[in-house]
Amino acid sequence: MVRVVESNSVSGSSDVQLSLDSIRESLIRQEDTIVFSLIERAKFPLNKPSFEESRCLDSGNSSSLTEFFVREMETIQAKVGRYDNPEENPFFLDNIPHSVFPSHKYPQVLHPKASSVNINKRLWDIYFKELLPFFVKPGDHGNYASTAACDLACLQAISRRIHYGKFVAEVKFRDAPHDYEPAIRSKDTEALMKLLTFEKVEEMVKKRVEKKAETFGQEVKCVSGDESENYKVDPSLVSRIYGEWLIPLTKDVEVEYLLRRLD
Ligand SMILES: O=C(O)C(=O)C[C@]1(C(=O)O)C=C[C@@H](O)C=C1
Repeated sequence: MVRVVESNSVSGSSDVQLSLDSIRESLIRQEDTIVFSLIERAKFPLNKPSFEESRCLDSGNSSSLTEFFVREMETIQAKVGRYDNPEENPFFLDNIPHSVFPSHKYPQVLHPKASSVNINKRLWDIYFKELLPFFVKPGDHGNYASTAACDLACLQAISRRIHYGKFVAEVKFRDAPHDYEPAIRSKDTEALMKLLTFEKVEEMVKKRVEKKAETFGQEVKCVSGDESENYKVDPSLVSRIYGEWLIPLTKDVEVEYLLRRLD
């Protein structure tokens, strides 16, 4: 029998079961979206001018094509309520309009200060300067519109994952307030980092995303014979993307959130 697993999200349903297990299940499901988005982006070379050069024909606009595209997409997505969802955080805060439709009532799970935790500016810089050149081929083939669409998919999937750190931190705080409160009061970020770290879980995440990259990125053949493996993105790079950027950024969000948790 086939079991279809619903995409899960802790704040999407009205019946919120906040537990570390349910949050981790959501992070596991998000891995699929992230790995697919990286595979999609890797179809294209770096295409640096799309995000580095200001080539807008509108003289009053100095954005790169990618920045222009992300700003415009965020505006339309805000109008249909994307950023009413506490799981979503915009990259460009200055131009976020209100939803023009009745908004969904998301359960208040997080501390009200949660909305002030947004590290997307940092993510933007890391993504274009370090992460992208790490997993895509160098080169410029000029198809910037399709490249920008793939970059938006990667950025949004990664942003959602790292800002999920707010939910992870909330559940960890609720499970052990007496452990966390002294470190929060003394703003001891090192102690907070230690409390929230589970090295074995991190190792498992890195192994699992490598396996997912192998599975989702393999060439699917109908005829057996040529068994050589040719992956769309090197699976070990996906594991390193998690180890070097995604997990550390998630932990930074957890710390940022916890520091505001008693305000
Ligand atoms: O699962 C957790 O406890 C998390 O905080 C998430 C996460 C991760 O980013 O995957 C981050 C820190 C922990 O050390 C383990 C895993």
